[in-house]
Amino acid sequence: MKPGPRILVVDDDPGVLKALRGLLSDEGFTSVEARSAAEATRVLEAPEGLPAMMLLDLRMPGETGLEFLARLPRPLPVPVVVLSGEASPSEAAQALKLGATDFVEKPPSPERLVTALRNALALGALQEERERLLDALARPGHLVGDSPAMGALRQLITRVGPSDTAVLITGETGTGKERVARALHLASGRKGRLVAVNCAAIPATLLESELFGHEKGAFSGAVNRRAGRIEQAHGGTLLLDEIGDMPLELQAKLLRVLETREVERLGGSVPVPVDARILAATHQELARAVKEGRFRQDLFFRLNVMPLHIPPLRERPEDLLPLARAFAAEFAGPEAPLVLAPGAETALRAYPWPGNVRELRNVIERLNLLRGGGPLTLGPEAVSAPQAPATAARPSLGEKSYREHVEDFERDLIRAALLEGESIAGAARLLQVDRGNLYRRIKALGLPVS
Ligand SMILES: Nc1ncnc2c1ncn2[C@@H]1O[C@H](COP(=O)(O)OP(=O)(O)OP(=O)(O)O)[C@@H](O)[C@H]1O
Repeated sequence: MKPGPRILVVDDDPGVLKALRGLLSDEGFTSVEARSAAEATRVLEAPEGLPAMMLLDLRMPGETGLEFLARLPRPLPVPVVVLSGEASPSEAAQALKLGATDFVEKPPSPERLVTALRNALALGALQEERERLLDALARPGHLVGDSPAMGALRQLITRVGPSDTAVLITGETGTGKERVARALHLASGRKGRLVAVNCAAIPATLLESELFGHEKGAFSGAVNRRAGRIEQAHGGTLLLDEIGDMPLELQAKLLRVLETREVERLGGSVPVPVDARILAATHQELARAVKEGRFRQDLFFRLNVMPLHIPPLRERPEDLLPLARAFAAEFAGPEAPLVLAPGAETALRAYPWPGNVRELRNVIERLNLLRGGGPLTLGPEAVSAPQAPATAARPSLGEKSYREHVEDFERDLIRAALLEGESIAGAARLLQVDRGNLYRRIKALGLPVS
């Protein structure tokens, strides 16, 4: 039989140790004993590794339980349940403040003790899970999520990562296209960098020299020669983000680079060979853009060798909680794991998440800012139905600042333009503004791009 969780019992009283030994073994736990804080320290530092948790007496000769608790590293290496002979509320409160999970009076009733131990163990497991998630999130390119779609995506990345094939990553805004690109780059094992170019964020007039580079004097302002982003990706990966927004004339030039594997700087005459893995990403339906003459069919075929679609978050509800927990771990740190209020999960599932994973991340970040010192509680009110566009009615004054009113108006205006213009480039034309500036406003206002 597998030995049960190992519990370190710290008490100077041999009678108590004996009684607890019997009780713990009846409940399927293994115990390891220490008669003083010094002995307990040796157990915690022993090569066998940490016990699953610690049951600590507060009143001991020499270093007391509270003093011992106070000098342990933070966060506590194991969950701690405190035992005390005389019930002392102030000591209990102090122990809890020092990070103990629970407080049980001596002599403990077996049920009360077992409940306290089981709760502490469950909390320990949660903390471990939190660390695992945080670790996963910190690893660039790692994809959090338990949905079948995420599983399939991870498999596909492992399979196509090491090849040189072009991959077209599609998905609504905020679904994780850039993160997937990073994962593909890491899986490729290519030594060079991942160079990302956002074709929607860079003004069309600058995009060409940004991508292809230029020789000194190629145009006014080209004071020095400069390698373009394509060249910078030599030996690595080039991610062409928002490729659907690339102007047609540049599409032709890009196609030539893909076919010849050479790039010619603006104003240059000698082609430079480049070995870069090409990834492209878009929230647009490129096949439709091809039909409408906005995107070259030959380039589409060239990029779409391996299509990789990331479904919107609303179609993979299994990912909601793992992602929310991972973001909570990222923003709130160890002291505030995510607590789900009643109805929260249903609300998360019912909400359409137009901004996808990015929006969920923003929700958790906002909750963390508002939580003060308390837990990070996610309630159903954190996600509300998308706001109806403002009507011409007089706005109610007083609740919002001038800036917030203006931003609300801007959001409605940009939403309407995106709807009618169908892309950032289209919306920028309608609003007669620069595409790059519009893109930056969209991001700053937290609007979905699709
Ligand atoms: N599966 C995931 N696991 C962990 N983090 C994720 C995951 N998917 C997305 N994210 C995070 O969500 C945010 C948005 O993702 P990303 O920027 O990759 O989306 P995108 O599809 O490229 O968006 P856009 O189309 O607007 O450029 C990022 O902070 C990213 O790290």
